[in-house]
Amino acid sequence: MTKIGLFYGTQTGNTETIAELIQKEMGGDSVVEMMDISQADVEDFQQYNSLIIGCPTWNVGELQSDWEGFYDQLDEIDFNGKKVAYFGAGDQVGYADNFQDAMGILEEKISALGGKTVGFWPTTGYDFDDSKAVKNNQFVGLALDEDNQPELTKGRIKKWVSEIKPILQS
Ligand SMILES: Cc1cc2nc3c(=O)[nH]c(=O)nc-3n(C[C@H](O)[C@H](O)[C@H](O)COP(=O)(O)O)c2cc1C
Repeated sequence: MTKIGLFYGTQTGNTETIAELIQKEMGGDSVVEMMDISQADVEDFQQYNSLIIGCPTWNVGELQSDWEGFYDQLDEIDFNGKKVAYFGAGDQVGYADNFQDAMGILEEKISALGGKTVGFWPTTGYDFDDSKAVKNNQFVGLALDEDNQPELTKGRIKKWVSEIKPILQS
């Protein structure tokens, strides 16, 4: 069974809580190893063929600061042959023009470096105006909104994990 690396960044804790829920739903720490991006280095990424990447959007359309700090180091990672699933935390009401932008920024970069995106997610059930995380009318990963729709988070994670788990483990 392929071990999966989950790399996340967080400012106020939401993305870490979400990461823990995803890890649990995936089957625990024997299946998914979790790492805060502020503590990670390039070698940490190299050991996994399957990755889950989590980032909240901050400062109106920008990466969370630890991801911002790691962004240039992504260039040193060979993502060819790696499957990558993304999730993000955002606020579709307060930042309707930049909802989940960070997830889109990371997906674009990592795809350009050879990563294969898995786990697209429908935009139905959300109300926002613009997002860098939408491609072909779908989110490039799981969009979560702890500010406005916290009650939907657990169900969304359950459904998304049921879709990505067999792909990331194959
Ligand atoms: C100053 C500020 C700027 C934000 N900018 C955005 C944004 O541009 N887009 C978005 O979707 N959410 C934005 N958010 C919402 C956060 O992404 C959201 O609260 C998220 O759950 C925080 O995750 P964290 O606790 O893991 O840091 C912003 C929040 C604050 C306070």
